[in-house]
Amino acid sequence: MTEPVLVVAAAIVDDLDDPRVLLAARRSVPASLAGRWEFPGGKVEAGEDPIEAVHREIGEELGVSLRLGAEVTGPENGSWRLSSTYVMRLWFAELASPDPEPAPLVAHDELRWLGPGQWLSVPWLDADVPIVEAINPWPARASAPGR
Ligand SMILES: Nc1nc2c([nH]c(=O)n2[C@H]2C[C@H](O)[C@@H](COP(=O)(O)OP(=O)(O)OP(=O)(O)O)O2)c(=O)[nH]1
Repeated sequence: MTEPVLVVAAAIVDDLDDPRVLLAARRSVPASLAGRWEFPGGKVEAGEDPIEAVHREIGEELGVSLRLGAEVTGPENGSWRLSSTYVMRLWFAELASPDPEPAPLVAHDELRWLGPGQWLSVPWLDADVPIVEAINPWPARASAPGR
C-alpha cells in the first residue's frame, strides 16, 4: 500500500490561551474544491520537517508568521484522514505579530475570522467538518426532547 501524502495546516485562533475566533480560508483552486473553506496549509515536501512545513506554507499562503500551540490530534496515529490519498496534521496557532494581517496570497480568495459560536458557519471541506466539530468550544446542544 502506498503511504498517504502528509498535509500540515494551522488552526489559527485569536489567543492560544482562550481561543474564541478561528481563521478559515476559502479555496480558489482547484475548481473541484473552490468555494469550500479549510485550514490554511499544504503538503510537506520530501525531507521536510512537518513543523517547518507549516511555517513555510503559512508564510507562502498568508504572508504571516505563527506561534504554534498544541497539536490537534486526530484518530489515525494523531493524524486526520482527508481522503484515500491525504492525511493531515494540524496545530493550533496564533499570529506571531498583529502586523501584517493575514492575506489570501495564493490558493485562497477570502479569509474569514469566525467568531464565538460561528466556527461551523461556513461550508468547510467535507473532511474538515469533524475536525472543526472536535475543536469547537461551542458544541451544538442536543435538541431537547419534544413535549
Ligand atoms: N491545506 C489544507 N488541505 C486540505 C484541508 N482539508 C482537506 O481535505 N484538504 C485537502 C485539499 C487538497 O486535496 C489537499 C492539500 O493540498 P493543498 O492544495 O493544500 O497542498 P499544497 O498547498 O501543497 O498544494 P500544491 O502546491 O501542491 O498545489 O488536502 C485543509 O484543511 N487544509
